[in-house]
Amino acid sequence: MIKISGLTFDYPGHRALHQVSLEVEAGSVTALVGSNGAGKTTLMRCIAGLETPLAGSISVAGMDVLEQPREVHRIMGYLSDFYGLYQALTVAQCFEYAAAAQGLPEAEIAQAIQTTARQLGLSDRLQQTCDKLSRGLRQRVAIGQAIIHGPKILLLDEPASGLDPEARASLAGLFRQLQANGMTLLVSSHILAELDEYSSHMLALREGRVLEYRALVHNGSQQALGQSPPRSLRLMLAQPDARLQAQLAAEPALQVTASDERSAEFNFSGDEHAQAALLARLVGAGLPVCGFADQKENLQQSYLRSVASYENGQTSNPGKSGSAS
Ligand SMILES: Nc1ncnc2c1ncn2[C@@H]1O[C@H](COP(=O)(O)OP(=O)(O)OP(=O)(O)O)[C@@H](O)[C@H]1O
Repeated sequence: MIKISGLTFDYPGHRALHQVSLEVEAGSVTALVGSNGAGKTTLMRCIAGLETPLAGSISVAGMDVLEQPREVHRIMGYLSDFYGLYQALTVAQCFEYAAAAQGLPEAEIAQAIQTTARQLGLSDRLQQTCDKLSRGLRQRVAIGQAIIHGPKILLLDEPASGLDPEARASLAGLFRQLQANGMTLLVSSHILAELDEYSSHMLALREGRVLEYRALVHNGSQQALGQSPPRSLRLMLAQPDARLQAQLAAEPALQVTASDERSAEFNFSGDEHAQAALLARLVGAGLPVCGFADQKENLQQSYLRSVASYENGQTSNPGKSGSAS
């Protein structure tokens, strides 16, 4: 859906993006993460066709963003990190203006306003002017403006900033719903726990380079694109048992990462059937197993691990479709 090739972007005297190449799959939700100044906003602005790169190209749904910006904008919604709202307009007027500006047929605008207001919990605010809204409500209006034309691709730069916990939770629900309807989302945030709730992929940037782009597999493990890493498991016993470590040491497909007499964490390279057989052997050996489950690595852990491996000079770079370089 989004194809970026060799993207290099310079601000005067500063290179913000270095040779970024990336393919984002249709229907994915990509969490765009990275420290302050990593290049997240710059990358989004380039994808939205708002900046002209020094080198490289970006296509969205097969269209070059610089050659066909209007066509791209018809199918794209973009919420900038700093946005403005017309203070004197009501929420309904803001939505109407955004819908008309995006070329929505006039006959569809009233319905689109109602639908968008409902999605964002703004139905009872439609007649209120923006200067009377709290920061969080203004944020919701801005998100509404970005989605009112039903885009195929949505770029959101820090969309949850200023939202209360309830609004953040409903935003996560909205993103899941938009994805279920086939929308492709790219969302930046520094609150990784929040992104974790709805993201299918993680794109980590550092100093203008892609640190890592990976699919997040939410059934208990995360999988680097093009690789099949061992699953990380945790075993708990009902009471301490001195035989545990010897029993695990006898298993060739696992590598213990932490253990004591009552619990162990290990990487296991077998599939689910091999995992079931392993559990049967441990129980069969008389160990009082009371817990045996995948350890889910969350987005925060995954990101910090990417950063640590980068700093150790071992950048992970899968480099193919659904991949990055
Ligand atoms: N207008 C500008 N002129 C010069 N340098 C800029 C400009 N805008 C951004 N930069 C620099 O480009 C780099 C990338 O900035 P960018 O805003 O894309 O980072 P970011 O990852 O979005 O950061 P944050 O998390 O703080 O929002 C930073 O080093 C920043 O200082």
